[in-house]
Amino acid sequence: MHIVADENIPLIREFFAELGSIETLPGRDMTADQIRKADVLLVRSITRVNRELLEGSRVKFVATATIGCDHIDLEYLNDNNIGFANAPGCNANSVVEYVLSVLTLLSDQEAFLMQDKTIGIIGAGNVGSRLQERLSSLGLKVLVNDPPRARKEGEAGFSDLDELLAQSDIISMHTPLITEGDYPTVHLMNEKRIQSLKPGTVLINSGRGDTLDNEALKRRLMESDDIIAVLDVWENEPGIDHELMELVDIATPHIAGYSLDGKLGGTEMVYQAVCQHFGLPVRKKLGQLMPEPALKKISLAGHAHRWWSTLTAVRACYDVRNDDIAMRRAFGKAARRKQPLGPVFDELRRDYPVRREFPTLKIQLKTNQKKLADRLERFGFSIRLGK
Ligand SMILES: NC(=O)C1=CN([C@@H]2O[C@H](COP(=O)(O)OP(=O)(O)OC[C@H]3O[C@@H](n4cnc5c(N)ncnc54)[C@H](O)[C@@H]3O)[C@@H](O)[C@H]2O)C=CC1
Ligand SMILES: O=C(O)C(=O)[C@H](O)COP(=O)(O)O
Repeated sequence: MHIVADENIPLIREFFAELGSIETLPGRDMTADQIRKADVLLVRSITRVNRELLEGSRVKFVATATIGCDHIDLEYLNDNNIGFANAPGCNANSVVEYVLSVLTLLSDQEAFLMQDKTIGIIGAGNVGSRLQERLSSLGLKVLVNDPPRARKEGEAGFSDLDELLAQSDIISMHTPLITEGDYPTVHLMNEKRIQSLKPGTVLINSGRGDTLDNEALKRRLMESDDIIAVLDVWENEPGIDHELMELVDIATPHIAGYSLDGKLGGTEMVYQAVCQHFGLPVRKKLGQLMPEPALKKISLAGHAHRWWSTLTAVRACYDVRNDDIAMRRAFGKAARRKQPLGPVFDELRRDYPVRREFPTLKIQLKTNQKKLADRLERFGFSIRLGK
């Protein structure tokens, strides 16, 4: 079989070489001509997979190594008997860790205790519900809005969106982009809701850019710079609004899900889906291919201060400031040279440094540091108690 794949899917040859010939292409500009002879098409979130791309091809199976599927015309695939798979949950931990890195940074900068805060999570699927679990265990009050789940499971445990916005100090958005149906999410966070946020609210979007009205957020930040905005996803990626980027407190180029573990997990899931679709044995396992983390162990033995130790551990694994700085630098440089900004956004993503998830880092503590061990475990770290 002939497999055409986005060049940014890692380990593509390691997983797929046994199954057929592989051709890799830049995902942003894939054309119908380029994929005409493909049997299998493997994409990430930047390729629009629709009639225009697929008509006239012999593609029998499409898979996206991502959670989100808003770039795929599922109806067209279904109508044309083309199989499909995504990679649910593959990078959910990575997004949770992104939010944890943001919150530890802000609690340091703004001098607040996380456990004094109420967080409102919008969209409680793989990402939102893991975040809910992690933050509840850390002592935050967590409110959850998810009308599709509330309808299925009953209202108990879920909040109305506007009540959640009124009660939360921190809001974290994790819905897919949905344009139709009973619960569309396009501009779910609209002008009125953005204006209603109380001063000091932290607003994080690491779901999809179009779920938050970027123009309205820009207006609020320009009129009164009284909320803290954190954007990983933007309207019109990669051609995002540079002015908005300069107004938000933390800006990153859609990399919340970019841990190596999450990306490789996505590749493994689409490999398994292709094997299953074509009735082939699953011979490759991610465990065989996953590289060792560069930083395997740190010692915090002897550090009595729990807060400082937590900050150190989170930053050792993932410090969101690095992504924010890299994005501002790259955009600033391109703007000064009057170069287009879209390619800069894509380059930051293509050349993203290796980032490993919290459980890959072992933290050495002394046996009498049980409280710290407990706290770090709640963040997701592996702990070794000993001398
Ligand atoms: N920034 C990044 O790097 C990443 C972004 N994402 C985005 O995050 C989204 C969520 O990821 P998962 O939790 O894994 O997806 P999921 O499909 O497991 O969960 C989505 C949840 O959103 C809920 N939902 C749907 N419509 C809603 C509405 N109108 N209001 C409130 N909730 C609603 C669903 O009922 C579901 O529980 C993905 O669809 C993707 O677009 C995912 C991974 C990485
Ligand atoms: O999984 C998702 O959904 C995401 O948003 C991915 O992190 C997007 O990554 P790319 O496919 O754009 O590389």
